[in-house]
Amino acid sequence: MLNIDIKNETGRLKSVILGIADSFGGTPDPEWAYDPKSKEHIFNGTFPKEADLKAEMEGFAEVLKKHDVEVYRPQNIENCNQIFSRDIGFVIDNKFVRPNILEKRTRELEGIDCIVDQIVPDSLIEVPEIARMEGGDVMPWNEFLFIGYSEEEDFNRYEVSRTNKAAVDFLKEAFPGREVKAFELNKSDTDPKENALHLDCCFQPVGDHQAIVYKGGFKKVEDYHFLMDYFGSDNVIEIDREEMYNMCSNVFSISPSIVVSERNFTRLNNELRDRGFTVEEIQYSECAKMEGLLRCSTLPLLRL
Ligand SMILES: NC(=[NH2+])NCCC[C@H](N)C(=O)O
Repeated sequence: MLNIDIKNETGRLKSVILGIADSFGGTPDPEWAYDPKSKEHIFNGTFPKEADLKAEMEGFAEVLKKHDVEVYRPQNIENCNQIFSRDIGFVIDNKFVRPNILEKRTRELEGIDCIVDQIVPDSLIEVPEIARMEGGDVMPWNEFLFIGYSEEEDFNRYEVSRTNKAAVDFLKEAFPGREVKAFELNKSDTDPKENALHLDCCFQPVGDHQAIVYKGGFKKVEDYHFLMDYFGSDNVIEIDREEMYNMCSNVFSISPSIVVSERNFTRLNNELRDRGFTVEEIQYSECAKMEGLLRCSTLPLLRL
């Protein structure tokens, strides 16, 4: 049986599911793309190629293995983009949540059945139909559970709104020991620079008590202030709109001191090194064209 336990975003990673780019379906029709950055690259003729995506993901897998992380991969489904494993399931404490995700992405779920089948059934949490959520919006952080979501009006309006109020309510009940802090996010189906697709596209904790934050991703300025107060402004690396667009908040922690990052994030990577982090730089800019990056590509199963 698989041992699962996740208390936060940065504890020493022992095992993880990493997505795959095999048979990812090539350039989709614009109506089939479900985020504005993918659409932008479809229209510009710059949508990524399978071979490049695979090379980037193998580079990521190698870094994880170098740090003794056990890496599981989904089973390949023909013509299905299975890169962003983060959203299709998530672990909180010793529970694995099987979420209700965007309809266009549901084929991805069966790709990880072979892994989820190895978890004791008692640890699986099924979610009621009305609660919609994706793992990119859900972050256990010690006593907290941070959630990015949209209220009904936005949720019904935007394809990029993936987590609703019912999900927040459900997770509160399912994890009564955690203090749930839910943040409404700014959404746009047409402009990737105005869109915080998931919480991890505008915020992520790093280290023991630091974070990367993009103020413009939060619909309510109080939520930004809450995070600045909670982490302390000296402990926050603020990123700008362009850095958010490049997915700078979507790095990935192997431990409180080791962060995997994109090699072109010069300012961020220097800032992290100045703060004492070891930064494992890899090339991931082709995956970034589909509005996801390193955190989005992973589904951590066990952190110590
Ligand atoms: N956790 C994340 N931020 N995932 C990114 C997923 C990107 C993917 N194109 C989508 O729209 O669903």
